[in-house]
Amino acid sequence: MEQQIITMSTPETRNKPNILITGSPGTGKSTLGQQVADSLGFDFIEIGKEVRENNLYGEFDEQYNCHVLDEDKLLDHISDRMDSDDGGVVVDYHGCDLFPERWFDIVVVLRCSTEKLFDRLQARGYSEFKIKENVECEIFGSLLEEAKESYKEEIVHELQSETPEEMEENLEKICELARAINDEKAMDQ
Ligand SMILES: Nc1ncnc2c1ncn2[C@@H]1O[C@H](COP(=O)(O)OP(=O)(O)O)[C@@H](O)[C@H]1O
Repeated sequence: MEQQIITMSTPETRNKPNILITGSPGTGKSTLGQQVADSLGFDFIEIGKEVRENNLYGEFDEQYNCHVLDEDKLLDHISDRMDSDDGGVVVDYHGCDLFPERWFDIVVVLRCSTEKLFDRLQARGYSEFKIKENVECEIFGSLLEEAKESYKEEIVHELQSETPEEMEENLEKICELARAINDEKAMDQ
């Protein structure tokens, strides 16, 4: 039988860092994620888009009236890119405990006031039920807690994202963190 060689990159073996941008829906993940990827010349995986375009769905959820994500299908679908020794991938998703810990060097949790989040989700045309759920998720800091439970605390960065100025500062900060990791790797070689 032919043996399949599976490579699994880790922060130690990757050439460039992988970055996860997480947070409640509406906190600005996809906007910032695209900017970070453009600035660093990294690939951008917007998980929601990837799921829609590749039909990575499982069962139908009656309560939410939509198909739910099939996590195994998603992980299989992106594993080649995430396990590549090249690295340099920015991922945006409103969850983080489904991914293998080894995939990320930097984890950013975006935060936003409930008032601003409410307005952003309303502008998106979300139902009252969906807005309430997402705003509650932000009030409880659920994503920050999930990130701290799933990754080493020193790689988790909580960033406020309420104004265009903060978005700019966050872009700078994340690019700096990525460059610092690249510099460290260059010194080790
Ligand atoms: N820091 C910010 N300042 C002002 N507007 C923002 C900021 N972050 C996000 N937005 C706006 O909020 C909306 C939701 O952003 P988006 O990136 O789609 O969020 P997410 O990907 O987390 O759901 C967009 O209209 C975006 O322009």
